[in-house]
Amino acid sequence: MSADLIDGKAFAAGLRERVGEVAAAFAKAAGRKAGLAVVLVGEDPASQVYVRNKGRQTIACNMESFEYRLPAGAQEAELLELVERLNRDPAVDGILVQLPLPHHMDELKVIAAIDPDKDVDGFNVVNAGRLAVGQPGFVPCTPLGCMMLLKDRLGDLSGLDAVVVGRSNIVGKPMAQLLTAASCTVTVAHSRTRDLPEVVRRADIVVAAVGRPQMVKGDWIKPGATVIDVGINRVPAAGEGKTRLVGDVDFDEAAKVAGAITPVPGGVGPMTIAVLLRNTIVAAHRNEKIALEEGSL
Ligand SMILES: NC(=O)C1=CN([C@@H]2O[C@H](COP(=O)(O)OP(=O)(O)OC[C@H]3O[C@@H](n4cnc5c(N)ncnc54)[C@H](OP(=O)(O)O)[C@@H]3O)[C@@H](O)[C@H]2O)C=CC1
Ligand SMILES: Nc1nc(=O)c2c([nH]1)NC[C@@H]1CN(c3ccc(C(=O)N[C@@H](CCC(=O)O)C(=O)O)cc3)C=[N+]21
Repeated sequence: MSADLIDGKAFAAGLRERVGEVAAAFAKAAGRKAGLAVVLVGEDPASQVYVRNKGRQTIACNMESFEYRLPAGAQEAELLELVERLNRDPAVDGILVQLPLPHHMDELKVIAAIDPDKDVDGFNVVNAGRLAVGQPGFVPCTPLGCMMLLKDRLGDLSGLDAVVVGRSNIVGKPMAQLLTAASCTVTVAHSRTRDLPEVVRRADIVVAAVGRPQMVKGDWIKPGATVIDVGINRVPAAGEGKTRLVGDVDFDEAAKVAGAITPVPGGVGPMTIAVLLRNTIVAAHRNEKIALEEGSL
């Protein structure tokens, strides 16, 4: 391996530390803690672990965690009612409805029901629109976390060639918008892209958000490029019933060529939760009309 490792886990820990300090000051000034509500529908084991982690980290950052669980068979109307109640609750600054939802629910409709000023995931169309036109709003946590890692590593990104593989509303698209806003020359690749290896070879910055284990190979990477691997794929591992996590990038190959690369686990994943907490404390300051010192996060 010749690439530098981009330690998302360590960066996320630092960010949580800063969020925790800001949240403690907020609690004093506002006379209450900032609050994050997380809604989980169904019993998916991975989502349960993930929601539990979020709750723990929220409390560790001096904020209040509210967890709501609905059975997999719950009606969409019941979920919409809960979201409305959380919209009105002054103790709740941020609302996250864990995705994916059961198939009988319309995700877009549920996300649209969240008050845009409590939408700390940044998935609501109002926030997507704000990002598209460059107005302040909430930016989806995963792409914002990737940007923090990139800026920390590279400083000014202007003029760099960036390739984003994947065009989902929650990762690929907002990622491309953030890179465009940072003055990169951005290419968005997807399942219909012709000669993906050749497209990726042009990139100074590669962001892989595909959901295909180890798809991006070492010989797709321009020597010295910065590689951000968003993929979280659980694959079978040696040993009966064992599994492990791998990214969308073939790490061992890519690390021989890249200048820097994020690992999976320990890269983008921990950043996502840390940014969620960051967005929540930002939301709390806006809701209480308390100024948040520039640069404190
Ligand atoms: N680290 C974190 O915090 C997070 C990680 N993730 C992970 O990131 C990955 C992507 O997530 P998400 O964006 O939600 O996924 P989606 O399934 O919504 O989108 C996947 C994208 O990849 C494209 N794609 C699929 N196959 C190929 C291919 N063979 N070649 C090129 N492009 C392809 C699709 O193209 P098309 O549009 O043409 O279908 C689509 O745009 C997953 O592994 C997910 O688990 C997601 C969220 C947070
Ligand atoms: N409304 C909503 N918002 C989300 O942000 C959201 C969601 N729904 N649904 C699921 C995806 C996925 N996602 C991850 C976040 C952190 C890790 C993470 O912390 N990963 C650790 C490893 C965790 C493990 O070991 O399983 C790591 O990469 O080091 C992973 C995945 C957020 N998502």
